[in-house]
Amino acid sequence: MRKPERVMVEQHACSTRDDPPNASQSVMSRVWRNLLTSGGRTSERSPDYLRITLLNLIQSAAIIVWGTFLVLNLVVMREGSLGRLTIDVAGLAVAVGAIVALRRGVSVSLVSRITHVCLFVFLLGLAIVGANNPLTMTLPLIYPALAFLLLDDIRRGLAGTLLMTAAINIALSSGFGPGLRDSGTLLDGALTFTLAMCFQAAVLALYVHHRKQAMTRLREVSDQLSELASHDPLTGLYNRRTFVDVLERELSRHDRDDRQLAFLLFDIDRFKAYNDHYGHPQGDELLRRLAIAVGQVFSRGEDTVFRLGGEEFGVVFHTETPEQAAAMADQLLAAVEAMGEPAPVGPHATVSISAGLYLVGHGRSMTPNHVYHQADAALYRAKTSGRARWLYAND
Ligand SMILES: Nc1nc2c(ncn2[C@@H]2O[C@H](COP(=O)(O)OP(=O)(O)OP(=O)(O)O)[C@@H](O)[C@H]2O)c(=O)[nH]1
Repeated sequence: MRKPERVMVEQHACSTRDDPPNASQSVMSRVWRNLLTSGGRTSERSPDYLRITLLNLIQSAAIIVWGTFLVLNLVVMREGSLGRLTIDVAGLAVAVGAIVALRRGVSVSLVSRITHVCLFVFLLGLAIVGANNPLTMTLPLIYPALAFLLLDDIRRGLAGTLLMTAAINIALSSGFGPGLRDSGTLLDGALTFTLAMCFQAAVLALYVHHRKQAMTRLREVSDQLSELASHDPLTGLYNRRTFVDVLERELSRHDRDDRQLAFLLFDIDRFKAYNDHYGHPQGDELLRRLAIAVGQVFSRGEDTVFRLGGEEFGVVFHTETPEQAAAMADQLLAAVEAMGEPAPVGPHATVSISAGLYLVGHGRSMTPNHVYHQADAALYRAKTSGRARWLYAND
């Protein structure tokens, strides 16, 4: 139901400048949409859309409130003091000015701040000139909500609110303005102050609660996103994107490290035949079990295991000597054999892997791409020379 309405708002936002108005739209609906979009200056996709819309609505309400005050005081009751009338007119002018400024493209933050400060001054002025009738006295109650919306900043909104209620109540209780010296006024002031403070405390408590919830949820979603971006969902291993980052980082600091940096690239032999024989879900299960077996062989903190795609895996690891790196490759092949997974075809009884081992030499700058391709060429030779083995990569 909402979607067509949104489309209309956007269409109108675009059409306000160039196209003739659509005759089928009622005048009121055109005025309304025009107001929400600041005369086509903002669309729903704009990040400021919500604040601009709120500001426009609040200022429209302010025009009605200040206008009503003005008419009541000037025409109906005929008792408005000069100070009171000045505040009404100024309030009206600021509200109109804010809407015009937004339509002219003035930044929403600037308009928010100016109207916020003006509201503070006007409310203080109302307390001082003694216009603290019941309607005026309710304004501090809605003030915190306005402050939060206008400023888009809880701390400044709250500080402003506290400052304002304190200033108004000092003005009231000191009997600073005319008509403020009777006990009824003081009682009204104290009541307003108490209610305003309770309201602010409730708003703040709600805000803190929701903000905490939102932050927790945000952290969870962000953790999930980074997990998805860096890991393979089937095996839980790091993915190809992370592989490039990790290898790049290791290559960049390799020369400052006496140890041997090694990259082992391997894949399952005749995996297509395995899938065809046992089915794809069983193939997935084999990939998961293989990932666990690899993790058990390369289990030191600095060893990083990746699923690079399909049935292709890689390990970036450090050893003290080249011989130790070779021993690790031997161990991996033995661990896969020990899984005892029956091979459906080929000369071997159990599923095997083939691998290429690249040892990164010191004193040479190298790219991850180079390392990968050298290991891949060795893997290819291992495949063509009978599988179930690993070979060194040439440099
Ligand atoms: N079950 C499963 N199979 C996959 C997945 N990703 C790739 N494969 C399969 O892995 C197989 C790889 O086949 P090939 O590239 O021909 O390699 P191979 O059959 O292992 O042959 P060699 O590597 O030469 O020993 C294809 O049949 C793919 O469908 C996966 O996530 N799950």
